[in-house]
Amino acid sequence: MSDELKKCREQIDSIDDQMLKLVSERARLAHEIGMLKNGGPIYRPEREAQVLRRLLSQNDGPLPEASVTAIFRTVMSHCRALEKELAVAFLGPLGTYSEEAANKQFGGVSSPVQCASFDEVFRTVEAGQADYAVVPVENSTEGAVGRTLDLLVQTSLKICGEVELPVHHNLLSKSDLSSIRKIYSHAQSLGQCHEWLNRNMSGIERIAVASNAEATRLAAEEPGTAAVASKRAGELFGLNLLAEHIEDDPRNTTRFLILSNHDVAPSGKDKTSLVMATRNVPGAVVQLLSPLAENGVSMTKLESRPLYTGMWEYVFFVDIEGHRDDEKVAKALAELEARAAFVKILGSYPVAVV
Ligand SMILES: O=C(O)C(=O)C[C@]1(C(=O)O)C=C[C@@H](O)C=C1
Repeated sequence: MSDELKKCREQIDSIDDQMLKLVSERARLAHEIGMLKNGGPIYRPEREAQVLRRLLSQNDGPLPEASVTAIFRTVMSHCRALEKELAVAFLGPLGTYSEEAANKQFGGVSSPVQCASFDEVFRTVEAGQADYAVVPVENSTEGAVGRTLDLLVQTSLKICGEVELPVHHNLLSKSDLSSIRKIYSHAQSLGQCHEWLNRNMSGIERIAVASNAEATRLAAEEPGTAAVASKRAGELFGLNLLAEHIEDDPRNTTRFLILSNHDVAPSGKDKTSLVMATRNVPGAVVQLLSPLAENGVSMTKLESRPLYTGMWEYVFFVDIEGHRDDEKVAKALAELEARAAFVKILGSYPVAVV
């Protein structure tokens, strides 16, 4: 070993000693805070977002932003676990992008609750069998996840966070590329790789299944089939990587929501989501939304979704900047509630951190 290398390693050892002392001290403080919470929610997404934003504003490298947030999310996850281990429900089995999103947001999930459908994810948390739900709500290529929107209308749960996950798809199989006859994946993922599949796997049957991880399980069992899924799913089921990064848009990103039974305090950079319906009269939507502009509240999303109750009737999903406790947001929401046939505030929560 060269002298230079030895010296660097000694320095790392000394830094690690200091880091351990500091992390332990931090964990003691988090535990003390836990006692002060007196039975209130342990997980405080607004505080975690503030911690991460503050650190990012000081980060001069060499670690990229995503590494800094991953490290500190893991630290907070372990500090939180001293207070309570959170049970987090998501669409299973292990290896889905939902699992990846849950791990990202919570810095690792020690008590995962794998569900068979989005309906079951909602029901599990509504019934108190898990503390938090993680569900996809929109994708940058494929748009809204309809079933999640429908479930949001009915649920008693509140949105308490959002997480954005860059999604990179892969073609995975135990067979050779030339022998593939069928490709399994979730319908959304097949859509996100549509052009690549047309170009490279034309004429090969595509079959939509409940999740990407389920697709991987099927591909592992059936020779001559492949799955479109994450690398982690492929590893879990022992598949080989036939092609990577097959998504049509390299920026392909899915936005997930975190849902629970509790509200979240303002973090300083928040979003509020609501769903509403108007009376069926001319100009109703414009009129309904005007309190937002009048109170200087920016709308970041407007999405319509058909109502099952009638033909050509819609509900509108709206995201606005700010927390429902902010003065101008509160005023705009009060005016909007007075005009709409139906309004449900789905939650105020911190804007996603890298
Ligand atoms: O500040 C708190 O409320 C804490 O419990 C501490 C802490 C942290 O480790 O920083 C842990 C859990 C919460 O979700 C937020 C932050």
